[in-house]
Amino acid sequence: MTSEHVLLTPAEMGRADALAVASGIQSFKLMEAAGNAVAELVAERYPDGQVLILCGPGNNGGDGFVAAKKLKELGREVRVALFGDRERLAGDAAFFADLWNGPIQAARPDGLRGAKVLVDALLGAGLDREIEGGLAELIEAVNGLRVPIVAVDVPSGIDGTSGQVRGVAIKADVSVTFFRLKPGHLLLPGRQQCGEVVLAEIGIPDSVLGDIRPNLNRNNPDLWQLPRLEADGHKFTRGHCVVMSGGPLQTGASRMTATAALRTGAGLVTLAGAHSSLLIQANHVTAIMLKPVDGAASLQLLLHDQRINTVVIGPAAGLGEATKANVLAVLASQVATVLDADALTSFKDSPEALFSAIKARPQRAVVMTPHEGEFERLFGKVDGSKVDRARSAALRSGAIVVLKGSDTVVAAPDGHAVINDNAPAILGTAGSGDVLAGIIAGLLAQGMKGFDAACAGVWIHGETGNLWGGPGLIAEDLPGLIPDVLAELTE
Ligand SMILES: NC(=O)C1=CN([C@@H]2O[C@H](COP(=O)(O)OP(=O)(O)OC[C@H]3O[C@@H](n4cnc5c(N)ncnc54)[C@H](OP(=O)(O)O)[C@@H]3O)[C@@H](O)[C@H]2O)[C@@H](O)CC1
Ligand SMILES: [K+]
Repeated sequence: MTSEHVLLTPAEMGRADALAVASGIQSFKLMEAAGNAVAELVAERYPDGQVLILCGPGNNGGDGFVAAKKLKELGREVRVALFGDRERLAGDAAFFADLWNGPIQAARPDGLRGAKVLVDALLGAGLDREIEGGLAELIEAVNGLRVPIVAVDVPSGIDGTSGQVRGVAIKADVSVTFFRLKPGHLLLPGRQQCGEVVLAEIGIPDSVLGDIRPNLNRNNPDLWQLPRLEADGHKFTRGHCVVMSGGPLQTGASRMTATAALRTGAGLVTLAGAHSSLLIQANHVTAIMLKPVDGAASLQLLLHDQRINTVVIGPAAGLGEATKANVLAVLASQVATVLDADALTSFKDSPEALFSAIKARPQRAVVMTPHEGEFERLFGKVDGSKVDRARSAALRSGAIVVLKGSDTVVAAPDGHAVINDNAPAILGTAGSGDVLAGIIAGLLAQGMKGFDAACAGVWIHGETGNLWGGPGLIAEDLPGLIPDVLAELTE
């Protein structure tokens, strides 16, 4: 596995920097490479007119001074404005400020006019509190200009760990970051503030990652391998997935789940539920089988069939005791399980009962797929970034947690996590989550491990939305797009 999709928190990036320096690389060389990368991007993308570089009091500002020098050498008209005292600059930032042989203005809202492009080198990884006062006014004035903005590392005001806006933040067109992306480039709202994110190499060797041992990645097909179709395989070797049906007037959600599981490659898919529900399902499905199940005891009996290896429960399953009993019946067996929607909310008053049932069989994969509302009902208010919250939920529950959104995070109890950023906004449509649950289940049925199936499922789901492309998408369209995505991935 390559390490190019690794994400480093600002704290881990600080370690990468320190390890590189400890290995003999001079720190000012890193800053020089960082600033030069910014200058080169500005020169290439915005070749004309005056460049205004706003420098802050730390090393982010130091990168700005390097960029200023380089752009001037390239023949550009450059203006530098500093927020903070020149005398308080220290270390490499002070060194490069000394090498800047032009004037340094005070960075003020009324001194911004005249530039054709603006470089935001105010704050980067060192942001550690809300932005207020004069700096907040400056950032608001910058955002009010109609001038392209290139952010150094992250847009000032964006927390590189959480992607949160700390009071106020620059809205950039391009952000140039160094060595590896940071979570804040992908988590919302940070991702929207960054514009395009460009990664620059600055001379930190990949070997430092061996010491840092990061466990967060940007979701990508390099991270997992889809199940292969074996020549001697048959439907049972590709798994049998059972999807619990909703009531007679709520059958659609589970049907989309079941269709998605089948399209993803599960060998057999069965919708199980009350006879009255299955009569409705029977009007709609052909390749999907139907199996009457009348309560938790009869579900448990069904699961004695050893060929059934995966169950999805939750999509329009109904809230309350019946769903709780069904979930516990499933978790009492060995099958891989996807818990979605009502299966999660039904445990809002007794989450520990759910978590101990999951933890009772740690070898079997359980994936839960809450959106923010379902997450909060089950886990309460959890502090920290979206990655922190998904991780702590995974640890507490023993499940792989897929915390959904435009920046879906998948986390495992051991702390491994990914941030997914391929999902277009059109995927936020009724029933989309039911399809996701089915894709993940289809992968589990074929023997993928829980974390991999969840990551791959989230990716495939995002790509179906991208394949659709424009407006008008409804969730029923998604399962039919899965084969094309799978074909692309297995090319
Ligand atoms: N690591 C690497 O490998 C490399 C890192 N590089 C670069 O270094 C950057 C990180 O530099 P950094 O650590 O000096 O932090 P930085 O973002 O400049 O800010 C620190 C200053 O901001 C201030 N301050 C903080 N919050 C504030 C607030 N809300 N409102 C107001 N002020 C606030 C704080 O001031 P104080 O707390 O003292 O008042 C402190 O002085 C990184 O983003 C990248 O660009 C590259 O050169 C390549 C190699
Ligand atoms: K910045």
